[in-house]
Amino acid sequence: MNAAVEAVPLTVGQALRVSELSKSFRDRGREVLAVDRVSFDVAAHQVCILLGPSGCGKSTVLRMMAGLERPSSGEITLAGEPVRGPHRDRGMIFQGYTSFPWLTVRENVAYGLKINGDTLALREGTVDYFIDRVGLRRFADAYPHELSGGMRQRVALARALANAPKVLLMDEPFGALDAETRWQMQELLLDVVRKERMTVVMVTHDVEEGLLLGDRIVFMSRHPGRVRSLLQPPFKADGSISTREALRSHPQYAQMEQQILGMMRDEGSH
Ligand SMILES: Nc1ncnc2c1ncn2[C@@H]1O[C@H](COP(=O)(O)OP(=O)(O)OP(=O)(O)O)[C@@H](O)[C@H]1O
Repeated sequence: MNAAVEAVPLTVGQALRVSELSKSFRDRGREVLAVDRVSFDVAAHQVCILLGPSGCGKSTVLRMMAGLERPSSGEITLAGEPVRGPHRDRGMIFQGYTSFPWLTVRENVAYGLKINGDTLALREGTVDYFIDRVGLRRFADAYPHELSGGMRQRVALARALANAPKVLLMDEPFGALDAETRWQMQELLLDVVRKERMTVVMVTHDVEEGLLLGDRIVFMSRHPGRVRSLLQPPFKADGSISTREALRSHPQYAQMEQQILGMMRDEGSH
């Protein structure tokens, strides 16, 4: 059996559990089943990638995890508690830039802490720590319109991290960036999740991004959206991979990329 497609039981603490999750939408009077009995676990301190062709339901699953969309059936639990709506224990980062334009970088990063009255974190310098962490120290007093797209996504990352979420939910966070900025952001995220021991669920349709960042990949097929395959890429666990060059020269990279591209191709053909 190919080790890459074997479903590996989780041994680390579970952060999130998605059980028999389904979602249908009403579209022009018709009921459309977008997500069909999807189940998977996300281990604590790991990055889980939702990968698959356009329309397979990745964003819908993530939005249900965020509590922005209610499941038609099935359940999501976070640390054993059912998810019933949005909560600061789940930080969300989207593709579009979501900073407040009238606030500086520092004020944007501090926003959630202020709203939640988290004076301890504000006093302890959490805001400056995460601004530093994403490499924006020199821009702490700048406004979003003075920043590039990559820098604005750094602000979004710092703001989400400052709220100390149990899990970070990211929907194509680097999809709007040029290739070079995208690689820089992927490498930054890899470093941050390792050192801050974050639990992340990230939607992407970029295979290389999934392989660089993922401890686990949930590959979804479409119409209706189902889990087609659970993969466990070895690259991140290896610990020596922190750049895309290192990823691409890993002996198992080409084989695993081809396997996933093959699944993408099949999905596109029906
Ligand atoms: N609010 C909605 N109303 C009706 N149909 C919807 C709604 N949201 C999603 N869908 C449908 O559900 C299916 C899954 O959509 P979803 O956006 O989750 O897929 P995706 O895998 O994230 O796609 P992409 O990679 O293109 O963003 C699609 O067929 C989509 O048209």
